[in-house]
Amino acid sequence: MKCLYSFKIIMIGDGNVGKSCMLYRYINGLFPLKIYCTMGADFRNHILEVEPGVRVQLQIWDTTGNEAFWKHQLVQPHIPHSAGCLLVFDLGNRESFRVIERQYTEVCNRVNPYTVLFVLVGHKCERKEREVNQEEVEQFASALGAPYIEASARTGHNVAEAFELLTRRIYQGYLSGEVSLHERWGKIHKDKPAENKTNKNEPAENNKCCVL
Ligand SMILES: Nc1nc2c(ncn2[C@@H]2O[C@H](COP(=O)(O)OP(=O)(O)OP(=O)(O)O)[C@@H](O)[C@H]2O)c(=O)[nH]1
Repeated sequence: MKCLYSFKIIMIGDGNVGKSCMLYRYINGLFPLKIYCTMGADFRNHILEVEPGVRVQLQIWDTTGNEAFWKHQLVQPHIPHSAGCLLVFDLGNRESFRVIERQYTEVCNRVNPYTVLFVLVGHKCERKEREVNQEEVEQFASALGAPYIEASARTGHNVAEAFELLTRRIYQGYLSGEVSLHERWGKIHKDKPAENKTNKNEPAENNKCCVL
């Protein structure tokens, strides 16, 4: 079955919060034995069925949380065209929670004038030690208008759910008109010439696959 839509998703969060492990777990179904610090950004493709017969091609970008890379513009160029963003912090690291507030603002500025939908992820939730309490996370999530989910790449708890929640949000937002995607993303039209395009959500004919 062919994909009807393509969405770009980006993972943002401080260094060491576990973004790469989350992505690895989602794509491979395992916790990686060894993981290296992400240099700049890297992506993986994945296909998800959002409702019976409707498949979405996802391009998921894993970015480094390393401040130096942000400052040297190695992460920010990957943000535009993203329809969705997983904001990941480590429940056992207060500083990582503080960092996503700033990164959230940068993502919003970078995708402008397009819309990006967020899911907030409290990661490494299998550990007992916590530095961020439930109430403040929920307050933050509600201020962003984003769902909050706790996940663990180590156990696999809620990892697929986080990606799927975000993808379904984008899909529903796209259908309802809440989200306007960059013209290279969204519905994949095989038979409609670009000049007949009336909706800016719809991609041009020569951009119908996942390209940056
Ligand atoms: N306890 C626990 N540790 C985890 C989990 N996921 C990842 N880790 C550990 O957290 C560390 C950082 O994981 P990464 O996936 O490299 O983190 P990252 O956010 O991609 O880091 P950067 O590439 O520096 O941005 C590693 O030592 C992982 O083993 C988890 O669910 N639970």
